[in-house]
Amino acid sequence: MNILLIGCGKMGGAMLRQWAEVPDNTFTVADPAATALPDGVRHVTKTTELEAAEFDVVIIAIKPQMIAGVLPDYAFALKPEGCFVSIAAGCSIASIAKVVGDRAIIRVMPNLAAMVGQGVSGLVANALCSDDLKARVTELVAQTGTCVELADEDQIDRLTAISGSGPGYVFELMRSYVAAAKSVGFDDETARKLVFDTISGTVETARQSDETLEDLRNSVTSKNGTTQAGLSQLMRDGQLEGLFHDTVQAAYARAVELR
Ligand SMILES: NC(=O)C1=CN([C@@H]2O[C@H](COP(=O)(O)OP(=O)(O)OC[C@H]3O[C@@H](n4cnc5c(N)ncnc54)[C@H](O)[C@@H]3O)[C@@H](O)[C@H]2O)C=CC1
Ligand SMILES: O=C(O)[C@@H]1CCC=N1
Repeated sequence: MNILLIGCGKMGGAMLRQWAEVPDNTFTVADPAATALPDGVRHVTKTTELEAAEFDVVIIAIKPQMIAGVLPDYAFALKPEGCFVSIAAGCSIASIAKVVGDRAIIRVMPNLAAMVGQGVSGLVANALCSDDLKARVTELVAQTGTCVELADEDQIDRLTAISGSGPGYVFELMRSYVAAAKSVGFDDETARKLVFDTISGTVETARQSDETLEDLRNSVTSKNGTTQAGLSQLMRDGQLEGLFHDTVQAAYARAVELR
C-alpha cells in the first residue's frame, strides 16, 4: 500500500520505525518538524508536494485538537477507495467524517511499545470500510505488536485508558521504584537493572503461570516476612487499587471529552 503519515512525532515515529523494517508498503511523511526518518521514507513539508488520490491509506498521527484544522488540507491525497486511519485519542469517527465527509475511516489506538514491536493496539472501523481494507490495516498495525478488533468506538476510548496511556503509568511506576531502590543505597545503573529485570521477570512469570495474580503475589509473601512488610505499605487501606481505578477512569473520561 502507498501510505501517507500525517504527523511523525513520538507515536507516529514509533510505528514508522517498525513499518520501515517491512518492505510491503511505501511511506510518505507529512510533518514539517520530522527529522531522521528511516531510509526509504519520503518526506514532504508542504501539501503542494502531494498528488491527488495518491494514497491507499492516510494515517492521522497529529494531536486530536489539530485534526479539524490540518486534515482538510490533506484529504485530497487519499484515493476514493482508500481509508483514513486515525490514532488520535478520543477524536471520534463522526468528528473525522465532519472534516472529510463519508469515507472509510478506521480508528486505531496504539501504544508507545510499538517502537520495539511490542505494542498493544485496538482497532475499530466504520461501515464504509471494506473487509479487505480493514484486514490490510489490521495487518499493518500488527507489525507493531498485537492488534485487537473492538466492537464499537466506546471500547476504543476505554482501551485508550488501559493500554494507550498504559506505558505512561508504567514508566511512572518504574521511576518511583528506581528512586526507592536508590534511596536504599544502589547507584542509578544498578537500581535500574534491579527494577527493570524484576518487572520483566515478574511479567514473564505471570504469563507462563496458570495461577491468579493474587495467588502469585501470595507465593512471594512469607508470613511475617519482608514482602508482607513491604506490601503492608503498598496496599494500605486499599489505596493502590483505588488509585488505579481513579487513574483509568480519569483517562477514559478525558477520551470521552475529546470525542
Ligand atoms: N504518545 C503516545 O504514547 C500516544 C499518542 N497517541 C496519539 O498520537 C497522536 C500524536 O501524538 P504524539 O506522537 O504523542 O505527539 P507529538 O507531538 O510527538 O507528534 C505530533 C507531530 O505532529 C506534527 N505536526 C504538527 N502540525 C502538523 C501539520 N500541520 N502537518 C503535519 N504534521 C504536523 C508535529 O511536528 C509532531 O511531530 C495524538 O493524537 C495522540 O493522541 C496515541 C497513542 C499513544
Ligand atoms: O495522552 C494522550 O492523550 C495519548 C493517547 C494515549 C497516550 N498518549
